[in-house]
Amino acid sequence: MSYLLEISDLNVTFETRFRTVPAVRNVSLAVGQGESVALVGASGSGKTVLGRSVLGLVDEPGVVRGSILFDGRQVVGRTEEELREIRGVGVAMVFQDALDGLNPVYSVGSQLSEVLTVRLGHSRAEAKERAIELMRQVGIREPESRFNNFPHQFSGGMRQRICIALAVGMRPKLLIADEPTTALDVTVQAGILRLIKTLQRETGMGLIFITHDLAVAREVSERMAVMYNGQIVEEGATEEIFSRPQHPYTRALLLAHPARAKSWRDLEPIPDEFVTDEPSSDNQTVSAPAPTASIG
Ligand SMILES: Nc1ncnc2c1ncn2[C@@H]1O[C@H](COP(=O)(O)OP(=O)(O)OP(=O)(O)O)[C@@H](O)[C@H]1O
Repeated sequence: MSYLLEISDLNVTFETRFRTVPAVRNVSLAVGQGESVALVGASGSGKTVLGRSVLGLVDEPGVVRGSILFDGRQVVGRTEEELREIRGVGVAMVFQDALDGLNPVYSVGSQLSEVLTVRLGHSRAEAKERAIELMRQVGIREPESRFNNFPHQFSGGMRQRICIALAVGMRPKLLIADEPTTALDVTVQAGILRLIKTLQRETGMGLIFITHDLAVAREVSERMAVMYNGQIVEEGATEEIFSRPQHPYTRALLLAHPARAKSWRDLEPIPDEFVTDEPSSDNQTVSAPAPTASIG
């Protein structure tokens, strides 16, 4: 069987003056057409770096070794120009923070239209029509009248919807969503998850959904890969992992998961050996990504 995405023996290492961080270690993962895979794990386990590797977006001083085949084309070791060409084949990414990715000085409609004219070669009139349709598709009411609004005139949840519209508007074969709902409140979160699933069903795109939240993973994925300390320690059908977790870290994660416990007294702390000693401030060394980047 040929996969849409085939990652084999991937290693990503950050070598700084003070230390070497092996962020992704010997990871192999395959995603089929139209399949949804959740990548779960604690903060610092390497989920984001793995997702960014697929788009050739690993920040300096990261070194990527191994193989990432997207639609049969090798991503690792490509120049920026070659990457742009590979990106044309169709991977889009939605990031956690929608604010940075939308340009504050352009209206939302013009940013959506720009993507459609530049990437898909639509005429201006076609792009406007399709941009309005996309805004409606992601649940923005009266999109015609909101077309000329600027990002600051939308709520956080709406901005994230617009980022999803930007990504999906490029008609990607694969969408990588990196904690797209973490910054949003719970009710908005549910709407965005439903939206991503609906768009996935409608467009038939593959989905990698990065999350530290097991309930979210269960909601969106058919298959789940659990990352711990840069490695995938368990992978399989989501329901199978929920009912029969094999790896001790997965079991610890599930036991610590509030939805499983009848009361807070049932919650088990994650054992010390599974708590990474990475200071969370390390993650701040990652330069803030644009909310949508694309191979597409
Ligand atoms: N540019 C960088 N320079 C140095 N180290 C980095 C860089 N980017 C990521 N790392 C390190 O790589 C490791 C994996 O980080 P990553 O952001 O992928 O984790 P994560 O599982 O996505 O965590 P979170 O859920 O908090 O986003 C961490 O130890 C992080 O500090």
